[in-house]
Amino acid sequence: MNAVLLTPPTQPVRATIALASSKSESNRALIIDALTGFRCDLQNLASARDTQTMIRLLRAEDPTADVLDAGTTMRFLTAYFALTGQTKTLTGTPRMCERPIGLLVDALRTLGADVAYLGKDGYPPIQTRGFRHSGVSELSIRGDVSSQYISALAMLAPYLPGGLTLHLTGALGSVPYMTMTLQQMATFGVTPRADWAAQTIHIPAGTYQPTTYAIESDWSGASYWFSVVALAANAELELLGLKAESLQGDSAIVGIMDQLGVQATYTGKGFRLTKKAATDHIAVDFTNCPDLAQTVAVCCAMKGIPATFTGIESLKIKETDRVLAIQTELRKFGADLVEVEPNARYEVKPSKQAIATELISVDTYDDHRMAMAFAPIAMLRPVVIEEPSVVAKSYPSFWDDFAMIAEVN
Ligand SMILES: O=C(O)C1=C[C@@H](OP(=O)(O)O)[C@@H](O)[C@H](O)C1
Ligand SMILES: C=C(OP(=O)(O)O)C(=O)O
Repeated sequence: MNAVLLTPPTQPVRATIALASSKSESNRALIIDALTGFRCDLQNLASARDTQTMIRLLRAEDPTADVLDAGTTMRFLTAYFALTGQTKTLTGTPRMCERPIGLLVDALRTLGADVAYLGKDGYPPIQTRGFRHSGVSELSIRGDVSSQYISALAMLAPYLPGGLTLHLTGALGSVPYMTMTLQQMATFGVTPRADWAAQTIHIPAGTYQPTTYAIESDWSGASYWFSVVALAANAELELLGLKAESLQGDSAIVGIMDQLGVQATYTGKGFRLTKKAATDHIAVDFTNCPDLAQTVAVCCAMKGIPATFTGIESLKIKETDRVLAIQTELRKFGADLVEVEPNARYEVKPSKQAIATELISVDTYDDHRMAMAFAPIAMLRPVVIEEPSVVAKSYPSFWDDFAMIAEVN
């Protein structure tokens, strides 16, 4: 399938969506499970390719681990193979080999891991070649590039003699992903202590206990359905498997979409989304929920609500340069994401065009979130999404679910 044509619904939008489960929670649980010798009972693991890749690579005998385009899989497995002393080559897609890993490798080397770069310094492919504890039990690492390095170190740290104290430097990003890690660790029997004001995390030495653990549905995946409700003339959706109190920072979509005209009500089984009045301008800081930026940018642009975005710098080192990708694709609709303060503040300029008649085709840049963020435009006008299979990274059944509310050809 090279492209899909999405056609607006002719009926009110009504559906119950069994959301994909969280790849972030799954990939953490899988690393912890591996450290117990695979003795946990993990329920509702994600069908996401990133998680299926993690499952396969944790048990594979192969000397090479190809993570494809999965960032958490690359970062978590690097720490896992390095600190458990395994010899493994870690590689991925060409884009993965442009996503930085130097801060994590530096930290692992400080702890005593032998890690070599096989290509460009600071980037995959890399090889882990053994571990002899250096005796270091306290280190500093920047917290403003990717929280995944810190989650990776934290999950392995209980197995270091003396544990580990991490001092995070710079302005912290993606903090909820770190707290998700620490809370999952606690569920499996090792409780870290974080002092966020001091930017310090202390992880005691210990061992994870085999535990039964059920993964929640994915709030990042849920965000596209919020956007559907915001953009549709008449919509009511039930999203299953979301908790009222989530570990996932992307549950912030509830508060953001409340301003964009979506009422989310907890049902006991998930959330019911209904329409309400929207505000006429929003300001969102995505520092703690970077994966929501594309959803919200497209929704504001197409709903005609100008928005101020901050905290989107980390988007440039994800599956693609997401800032550039959003700008390029929004411009096709007469909208834009304008950088008003270099690397700091952006404005979403909504489409001024009345619904243009020509059929617009959205490029997706090997990025699942580009495909899913632009799909809700189909609530307003027909739209073509190129390379729709990119959704498999986090939400393989996305198009089957979308077919319940619009025509997908
Ligand atoms: O730890 C995680 O599960 C993730 C952390 C975030 O990355 P950064 O910490 O690099 O922002 C997020 O964008 C990614 O989709 C998943
Ligand atoms: C950035 C993402 O994932 P990762 O960094 O794990 O590849 C994402 O899913 O949007």
